[in-house]
Amino acid sequence: MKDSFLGKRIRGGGYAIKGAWLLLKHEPSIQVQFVLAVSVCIAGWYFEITTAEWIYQFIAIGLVMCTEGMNTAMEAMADFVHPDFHNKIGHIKDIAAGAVFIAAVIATIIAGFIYFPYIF
Ligand SMILES: Nc1ncnc2c1ncn2[C@@H]1O[C@H](COP(=O)(O)OP(=O)(O)OP(=O)(O)O)[C@@H](O)[C@H]1O
Repeated sequence: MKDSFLGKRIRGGGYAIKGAWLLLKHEPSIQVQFVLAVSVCIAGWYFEITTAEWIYQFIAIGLVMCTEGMNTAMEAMADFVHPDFHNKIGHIKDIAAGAVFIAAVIATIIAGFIYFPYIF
Protein backbone atom coordinates (compact mmCIF):
# COMPACT_ATOMS: atom_id res chain seq x y z
CA MET A 1 0.00 0.00 0.00
CA LYS A 2 2.82 2.40 1.02
CA ASP A 3 4.39 2.68 -2.46
CA SER A 4 1.32 1.77 -4.49
CA PHE A 5 -0.32 4.30 -6.81
CA LEU A 6 -3.11 4.93 -4.30
CA GLY A 7 -0.70 5.07 -1.34
CA LYS A 8 1.40 7.76 -3.06
CA ARG A 9 -1.70 9.81 -3.93
CA ILE A 10 -2.96 9.62 -0.33
CA ARG A 11 0.47 10.66 0.98
CA GLY A 12 0.56 13.53 -1.56
CA GLY A 13 -2.86 14.67 -0.32
CA GLY A 14 -1.52 14.62 3.25
CA TYR A 15 1.42 16.86 2.29
CA ALA A 16 -0.95 19.25 0.50
CA ILE A 17 -3.26 19.49 3.55
CA LYS A 18 -0.17 20.09 5.72
CA GLY A 19 0.88 22.89 3.32
CA ALA A 20 -2.56 24.52 3.44
CA TRP A 21 -2.47 24.34 7.26
CA LEU A 22 1.03 25.88 7.35
CA LEU A 23 -0.17 28.75 5.12
CA LEU A 24 -3.13 29.44 7.41
CA LYS A 25 -1.06 29.13 10.57
CA HIS A 26 2.02 31.16 9.62
CA GLU A 27 1.22 33.54 6.74
CA PRO A 28 -0.39 36.85 7.77
CA SER A 29 -1.51 37.66 4.21
CA ILE A 30 -3.34 34.32 3.92
CA GLN A 31 -4.85 34.85 7.38
CA VAL A 32 -6.20 38.25 6.30
CA GLN A 33 -7.63 36.73 3.14
CA PHE A 34 -9.17 33.88 5.13
CA VAL A 35 -10.93 36.41 7.39
CA LEU A 36 -12.14 38.28 4.27
CA ALA A 37 -13.35 34.99 2.76
CA VAL A 38 -15.32 34.16 5.92
CA SER A 39 -16.72 37.73 5.92
CA VAL A 40 -18.02 37.51 2.34
CA CYS A 41 -19.50 34.09 3.13
CA ILE A 42 -21.39 35.68 6.03
CA ALA A 43 -22.49 38.45 3.64
CA GLY A 44 -23.61 35.80 1.12
CA TRP A 45 -25.64 34.09 3.81
CA TYR A 46 -27.09 37.43 5.02
CA PHE A 47 -28.14 38.62 1.54
CA GLU A 48 -29.23 35.12 0.50
CA ILE A 49 -27.25 35.22 -2.75
CA THR A 50 -28.12 32.71 -5.48
CA THR A 51 -26.34 29.39 -6.11
CA ALA A 52 -24.61 30.86 -9.16
CA GLU A 53 -23.40 33.81 -7.06
CA TRP A 54 -22.05 31.41 -4.40
CA ILE A 55 -20.12 29.61 -7.16
CA TYR A 56 -18.63 32.89 -8.50
CA GLN A 57 -17.79 33.91 -4.93
CA PHE A 58 -15.99 30.63 -4.16
CA ILE A 59 -14.09 30.84 -7.46
CA ALA A 60 -12.98 34.38 -6.53
CA ILE A 61 -11.95 33.29 -3.01
CA GLY A 62 -10.05 30.31 -4.43
CA LEU A 63 -8.36 32.46 -7.06
CA VAL A 64 -7.03 34.94 -4.48
CA MET A 65 -6.00 32.39 -1.83
CA CYS A 66 -4.31 30.05 -4.34
CA THR A 67 -2.41 32.94 -5.94
CA GLU A 68 -1.34 34.22 -2.51
CA GLY A 69 -0.19 30.71 -1.55
CA MET A 70 1.89 30.42 -4.72
CA ASN A 71 3.31 33.93 -4.10
CA THR A 72 4.32 32.87 -0.57
CA ALA A 73 6.00 29.73 -1.93
CA MET A 74 7.79 31.83 -4.58
CA GLU A 75 9.06 34.28 -1.92
CA ALA A 76 10.28 31.41 0.29
CA MET A 77 12.03 29.79 -2.68
CA ALA A 78 13.65 33.11 -3.71
CA ASP A 79 14.87 33.75 -0.15
CA PHE A 80 16.26 30.21 0.02
CA VAL A 81 18.16 30.20 -3.28
CA HIS A 82 19.37 33.81 -2.89
CA PRO A 83 19.05 35.27 0.63
CA ASP A 84 20.96 38.46 -0.30
CA PHE A 85 19.59 41.48 -2.12
CA HIS A 86 19.51 41.03 -5.89
CA ASN A 87 17.60 42.95 -8.57
CA LYS A 88 16.51 39.70 -10.24
CA ILE A 89 15.05 38.39 -6.94
CA GLY A 90 13.24 41.69 -6.48
CA HIS A 91 11.86 41.42 -10.03
CA ILE A 92 10.67 37.83 -9.45
CA LYS A 93 8.98 38.79 -6.16
CA ASP A 94 7.35 41.86 -7.76
CA ILE A 95 5.91 39.70 -10.56
CA ALA A 96 4.56 37.14 -8.08
CA ALA A 97 3.00 39.96 -6.02
CA GLY A 98 1.55 41.40 -9.25
CA ALA A 99 -0.27 38.09 -9.86
CA VAL A 100 -1.90 38.38 -6.40
CA PHE A 101 -2.87 41.98 -7.17
CA ILE A 102 -4.57 40.96 -10.43
CA ALA A 103 -6.46 38.15 -8.63
CA ALA A 104 -7.55 40.59 -5.90
CA VAL A 105 -8.80 43.15 -8.45
CA ILE A 106 -10.80 40.46 -10.29
CA ALA A 107 -12.24 39.20 -6.96
CA THR A 108 -13.24 42.75 -6.00
CA ILE A 109 -15.00 43.23 -9.36
CA ILE A 110 -16.85 39.91 -8.88
CA ALA A 111 -17.87 40.97 -5.35
CA GLY A 112 -19.11 44.27 -6.79
CA PHE A 113 -21.26 42.48 -9.39
CA ILE A 114 -22.72 40.19 -6.72
CA TYR A 115 -23.39 42.65 -3.88
CA PHE A 116 -24.07 45.97 -5.64
CA PRO A 117 -27.68 44.97 -6.57
CA TYR A 118 -28.35 43.70 -3.02
CA ILE A 119 -27.01 46.82 -1.29
CA PHE A 120 -28.18 49.60 -3.67
N1 LIG B 1 16.31 39.72 -1.89
C1 LIG B 1 15.75 40.77 -2.48
N2 LIG B 1 16.36 41.41 -3.49
C2 LIG B 1 15.79 42.49 -4.09
N3 LIG B 1 14.57 42.98 -3.77
C3 LIG B 1 13.88 42.36 -2.80
C4 LIG B 1 14.44 41.24 -2.10
N4 LIG B 1 13.53 40.85 -1.17
C5 LIG B 1 12.50 41.66 -1.31
N5 LIG B 1 12.69 42.57 -2.28
C6 LIG B 1 11.74 43.63 -2.70
O1 LIG B 1 10.84 43.86 -1.61
C7 LIG B 1 9.49 43.52 -1.99
C8 LIG B 1 8.82 42.82 -0.81
O2 LIG B 1 9.45 41.58 -0.59
P1 LIG B 1 9.10 40.60 0.59
O3 LIG B 1 9.80 39.32 0.43
O4 LIG B 1 9.35 41.29 1.89
O5 LIG B 1 7.57 40.40 0.35
P2 LIG B 1 6.30 40.96 1.10
O6 LIG B 1 5.37 41.46 0.06
O7 LIG B 1 6.72 41.91 2.18
O8 LIG B 1 5.72 39.61 1.67
P3 LIG B 1 5.69 39.07 3.15
O9 LIG B 1 5.06 40.18 3.99
O10 LIG B 1 4.82 37.87 3.01
O11 LIG B 1 7.09 38.75 3.52
C9 LIG B 1 9.64 42.62 -3.22
O12 LIG B 1 8.50 42.65 -4.04
C10 LIG B 1 10.89 43.20 -3.88
O13 LIG B 1 10.56 44.34 -4.64
